Amino acid sequence: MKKITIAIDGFSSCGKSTMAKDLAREIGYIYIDSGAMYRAVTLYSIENGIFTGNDIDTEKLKKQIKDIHISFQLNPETGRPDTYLNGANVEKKIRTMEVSSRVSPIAALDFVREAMVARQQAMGKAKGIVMDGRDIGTTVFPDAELKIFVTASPEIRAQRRYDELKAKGEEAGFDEILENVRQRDYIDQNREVSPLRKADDALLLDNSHMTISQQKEWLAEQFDKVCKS
Ligand SMILES: Nc1ncnc2c1ncn2[C@@H]1O[C@H](COP(=O)(O)OP(=O)(O)OP(=O)(O)O)[C@@H](O)[C@H]1O
Ligand SMILES: Nc1ccn([C@@H]2O[C@H](COP(=O)(O)O)[C@@H](O)[C@H]2O)c(=O)n1
Repeated sequence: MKKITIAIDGFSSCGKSTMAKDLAREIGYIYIDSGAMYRAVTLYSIENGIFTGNDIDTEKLKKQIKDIHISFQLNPETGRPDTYLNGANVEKKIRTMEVSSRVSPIAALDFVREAMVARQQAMGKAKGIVMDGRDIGTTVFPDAELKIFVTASPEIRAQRRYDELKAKGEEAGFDEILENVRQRDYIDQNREVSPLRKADDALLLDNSHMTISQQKEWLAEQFDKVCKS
């Protein structure tokens, strides 16, 4: 069967990667979490003195962006790809609240987006890819055959993230997570370059009151429809 490109965008913590990775596994496609790439650049920036408080040394980051190598390798235990930054597995480190609270300003920088989008487009050149993020259907793969835009209320998204962090034994309060979700939504929607928007031809999914298996089933149906058309 001819392979297609699937773009899943939407607000933070709404379940994009949960849906995307399950579909990719079932249909034998590559799965790429584009947010992990922006998180890896943020971790690099934290670890290499690019932040002074909340200020970003953009000139320093611009010079070093070509030295930031990001790759993915399937983790057989979780069934999802782990993120590698310059050869080191940083999957845990990029999911901390510290990275979450600093990632959106880094992702708003034009030269960072340019570098990441070029890498994402190269990964999807042969199609057969499910990529999730904020600008996949609008900028990275505007010709994707299937585009989904996912949303859920901020409170529900924060609760999901809180439950996830708690299950991992990580300290974070519900209010702090809710504030982070709201802040990232705001920055992502209002930045100048590739702001978070639903592509005109994307299907909207509000999964506030859906279970993981219901949304998985819904996505599989959309994939079947596109493949049959
Ligand atoms: N329908 C659902 N009901 C309950 N929990 C869900 C649902 N969908 C996803 N989750 C849970 O919500 C959390 C966030 O999901 P996920 O990481 O897939 O979101 P995301 O949109 O990819 O987030 P981000 O963009 O911030 O990386 C996870 O713990 C996931 O298991
Ligand atoms: N295509 C994308 C993907 C992500 N971002 C930014 O990265 C942050 C972290 O992404 P998560 O998917 O892990 O939440 C996100 O808040 C965005 O600021 C992006 O700009 N474009």
